This record gives sequence, C-alpha cells and structure tokens, in this order.
Amino acid sequence: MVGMALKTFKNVFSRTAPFLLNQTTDSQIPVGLMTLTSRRCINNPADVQHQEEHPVVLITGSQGQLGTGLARMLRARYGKNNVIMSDIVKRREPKHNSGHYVYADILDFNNLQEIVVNYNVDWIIHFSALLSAVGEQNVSLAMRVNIEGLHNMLELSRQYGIKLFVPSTIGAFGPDSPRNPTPDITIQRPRTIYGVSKVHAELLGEYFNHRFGLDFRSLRFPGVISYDSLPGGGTTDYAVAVFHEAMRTGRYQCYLRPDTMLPMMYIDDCLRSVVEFMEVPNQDLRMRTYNVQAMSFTPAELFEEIKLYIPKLEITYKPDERQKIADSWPMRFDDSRARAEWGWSHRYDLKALVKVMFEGLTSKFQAEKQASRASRYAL
Ligand SMILES: NC(=O)c1ccc[n+]([C@@H]2O[C@H](COP(=O)([O-])OP(=O)(O)OC[C@H]3O[C@@H](n4cnc5c(N)ncnc54)[C@H](O)[C@@H]3O)[C@@H](O)[C@H]2O)c1
Ligand SMILES: C[C@@H](O)[C@H](N)C(=O)O
Repeated sequence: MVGMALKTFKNVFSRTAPFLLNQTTDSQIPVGLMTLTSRRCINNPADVQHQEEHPVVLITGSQGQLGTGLARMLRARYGKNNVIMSDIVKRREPKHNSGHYVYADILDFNNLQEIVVNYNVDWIIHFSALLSAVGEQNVSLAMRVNIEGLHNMLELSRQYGIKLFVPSTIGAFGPDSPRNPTPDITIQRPRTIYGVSKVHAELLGEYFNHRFGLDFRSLRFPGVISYDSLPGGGTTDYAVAVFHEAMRTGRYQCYLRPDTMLPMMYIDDCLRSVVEFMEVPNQDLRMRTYNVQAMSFTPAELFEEIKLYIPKLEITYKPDERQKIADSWPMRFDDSRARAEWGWSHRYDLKALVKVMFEGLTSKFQAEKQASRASRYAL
C-alpha cells in the first residue's frame, strides 16, 4: 500500500515539479522553484480557458511557413485557447483574430519550462529550425537551433510527460540512400547540416521513446508548397517562388536544373498529416518516424503545368549551390507504411496543386491591392 501510494505521489509530483525529481547534470535545468519565480511573466496565462477534453498544444517556430496554418487548423479542431503559438519574431496575423502568442526561444530552457507549466501544455509541435539552404550559410547557428534546440524539446517533453512532434524531411537522406523510391528504413548519410540535424532528431527521439517511454513522433516531409506563407530558405523553395514571380512578372529564373525531380506536397496535406498522425493512439504506431509523400515533379514539369495558366511564362535556368543539395535528396518517397499503418493519403496531385495555388494567390493579390488602395484614400 505504502509503495503504491508513494508511486502515485511520484507520478503526480513528476508531472507538476519534475525537475526536482530528475537527476540531471544539464546546467540549463533549474535546481529549484526559485528559478521559476525570477523569470519574466508570459502574457496572461491566467486568461487561459482550455477546453479540457482537448490537448493544449504549443507550437514552436509558429511564424514560419507551416506554423500559422497548423495553428489555424488546430484551433478549429481543439479550440482557440488550446493552441499556444510561439516564436522569437513578432506575430504576422492581426492580434484580434488569433489566440495565445508568446515569445519562446527554443535555446532558453527556463523560458520553455515556464510556458509549459503556465499553460499546462500536453503536446509540443516543434517547428523551429533553420532549413537546408540557410543552414549551409550559417552552420554554427544551424547546429545551435536544430540540435541544441531539439535537445531542449526532448528533455522538456520527457520531464513533463508531453507528446512531442518533430518534423523530419527528405533532406534526412543523402547520396548513398536509394533515391527512387526512398523507403522509410535505409542508409541515411545526409551531406547538409540540416539533414544531419534531422537524422539526429529522428534517432534521439526514437531513443527517448524506447528508453523513457516518451511519445515522440516524426514525419519526413517533402518540399511544402503554400500561397499564404513563404518558405524559410530551403532547397525546394523554387516551387513556391515560381508562382509569385509568374503572376507578378511573367518570368522566373530557376536555381535548379529542369530535370531535378523532388518529392513535394501541398501545405493542406502536410498539416493534415500532422493532425492525423498525432491523433493515432500511441500503442497503434509501429514506428516513430514515417515518410509521407504526395507527388514528385521536376521544375520543367511544374512550369509546363503553370503555363496552362500563364502561357507566356518565360523560364530561364541558373543552377546554384542548391543543385548539389537537391541531387543528393530522394526523387520519390516510398510512404507505403504510413498509408498502411495509420491511413495516410494525400489529396493534392500536381494539377490540383497548381489550381489551388493560382486561386489562392489571385485572391491574395486582389486583397493586397484593395488594402493598398484603401490606405491611399485614407491619407
Ligand atoms: N517547409 C518545408 O518545405 C519543410 C519540409 C520538410 C520539413 N520541414 C520542417 O518543418 C518545420 C517547419 O518548417 P517551416 O518551413 O515552417 O520553417 P521556417 O523556416 O519557415 O520557420 C522556422 C521558424 O523557426 C523560428 N526560429 C528560428 N530560430 C528560433 C529559435 N531560436 N527559437 C524559436 N524559434 C526559432 C523562425 O523565427 C521561424 O519562424 C522545420 O522543422 C522544417 O525542418 C519543412
Ligand atoms: C525539404 C525541406 O526540408 C525544406 N523545404 C528544404 O528545402 O530545406
């Protein structure tokens, strides 16, 4: 009886003040409650009215290409107050039509603890990262954000019993991997710091799962294409940039060769995959990391499809350092295990992607024009 009571106490206690129980040598982890009282205050945690039946989700790096859309999707599903967006930059969307937004530097463990405790976070969607092209420009920063930041997320999630999602990428494979198709489990020897940091995340996450029981989940995404948010400096960005340039100027200079085939996905499919994957019961997952794929195309194939909308589109090619990265990545993903084991299926193929991009950008540009006309009249 006493043993059981102690165990129950320990379980409850380890969720409320886990850093007092865990033996750790990590200097970033506070040694007592004093550290919490000295931290700066986050915005109105007292206002939080969670819908108890739904998880409270913290999104890191939420101002990037994927974060804003995911927050919208999760708020519609779990309630506005159950989703805490965070980043180190100011929010893009107007304050009045969004929910909680807090400053969170993923390199500041104490700040993360404060947020997790004050908002009673159940899930973390860890989006903060430096992408492939930007990472190669600043390897030290990429190592800090993508590797040290990931360590903080794992430790935080372990200590507070949080379900953790960390996206991986086609960039987690390298020239030694089979490229067409690339299966879930194969050789992974990437040649970018981005790819190395993602393999590191996959392996550490899986280790924390089998060693500590952490509910770690990861999906390897292809290049993600969206019209209402811009990509943050990856090798696949051309497939977004061409739509903007085609509609604004009728011209585009591509930094990849016309025959460079890469896996791609429309953002709605990508974000839906996160939600569906996170909702799979833990015991039903056979792996912690899965490939997900929608389509594969070359720049030449994409531009042909775009020319159905803009026949006079002028394309030139000037491959740069990103070509080498793309040449080492998968051409096609084998995502048969995600389809068979938890029901993944994409909805957008190349034709549907190009259609939705043109429709979305047309409305976006019209709205921008109207807003700028209105502000001119207001002066
Ligand atoms: N977009 C894609 O095509 C794609 C494909 C595969 C995987 N992914 C992965 O999905 C995740 C989200 O990608 P994205 O395209 O939205 O990235 P992004 O570059 O658009 O956004 C990343 C965000 O991280 C934030 N950030 C940087 N340093 C930070 C720090 N120290 N603390 C907190 N936040 C910090 C940035 O401010 C930015 O808002 C990344 O992990 C990325 O590797 C993206
Ligand atoms: C593929 C993906 O991880 C990202 N869009 C990049 O190119 O870096």
